[in-house]
Amino acid sequence: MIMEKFYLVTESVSLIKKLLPVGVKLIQLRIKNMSQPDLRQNIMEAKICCERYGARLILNDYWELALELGINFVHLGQEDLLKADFNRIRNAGIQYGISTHDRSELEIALKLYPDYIALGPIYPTVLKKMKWHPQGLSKLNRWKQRIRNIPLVAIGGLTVERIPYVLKAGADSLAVVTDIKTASDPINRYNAWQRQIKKVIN
Ligand SMILES: Cc1ncc(COP(=O)(O)OP(=O)(O)O)c(N)n1
Ligand SMILES: Cc1nc(C(=O)O)sc1CCOP(=O)(O)O
Ligand SMILES: [Mg+2]
Repeated sequence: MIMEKFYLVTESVSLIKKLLPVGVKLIQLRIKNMSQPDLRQNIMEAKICCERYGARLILNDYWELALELGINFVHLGQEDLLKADFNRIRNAGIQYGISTHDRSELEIALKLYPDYIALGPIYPTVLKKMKWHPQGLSKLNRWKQRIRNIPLVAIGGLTVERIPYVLKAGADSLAVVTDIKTASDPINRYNAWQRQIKKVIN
């Protein structure tokens, strides 16, 4: 699978709506603590918008809702793996990416034949409290050597300035929350990401 280099992770359907027209093609909807009716409504709204713009929507955590609502890609953390029914997920043709933070998690993930592997936090993140220290670039590089042609997603503390280091270390895709969410103009910041990515890969 070819992954887009820019991977937006967000809880905000309005941010998704803002960035779709300017070209975002890979989006994770990551919503925590929302009532079921609101959650369903947000997921459906994101789905319809992403379809309209030909963007890939990945739903974080809620694999059962993905089955119910026809979302064809989910992101699963290690805790999610304990409850996920992979027969149902695979039979429905749903693709999945898996979070990893250490070697044992990586080996668990690889046994599930994921569509991508994520490693994080590469740099310190302010988004959520994590038990993991920043993983750094050489670990990212080791992950790429181990997983080879499975796409590698880097996440955690990514910014425009850090793009060259993360891509050169072997990440296929860069997942970002705060650098876009807190930008005074998210469209400008997204454009800066794309310019920087182009500069590095060309
Ligand atoms: C691309 C990507 N990588 C890692 C995560 C983290 O997933 P998880 O460990 O399940 O933690 P939560 O995001 O659910 O808090 C992710 N969401 N996306
Ligand atoms: C949601 C998440 N998962 C991580 C992991 O390492 O699994 S790091 C992270 C936060 C990413 O947000 P930001 O771009 O704001 O640092
Ligand atoms: Mg999760």
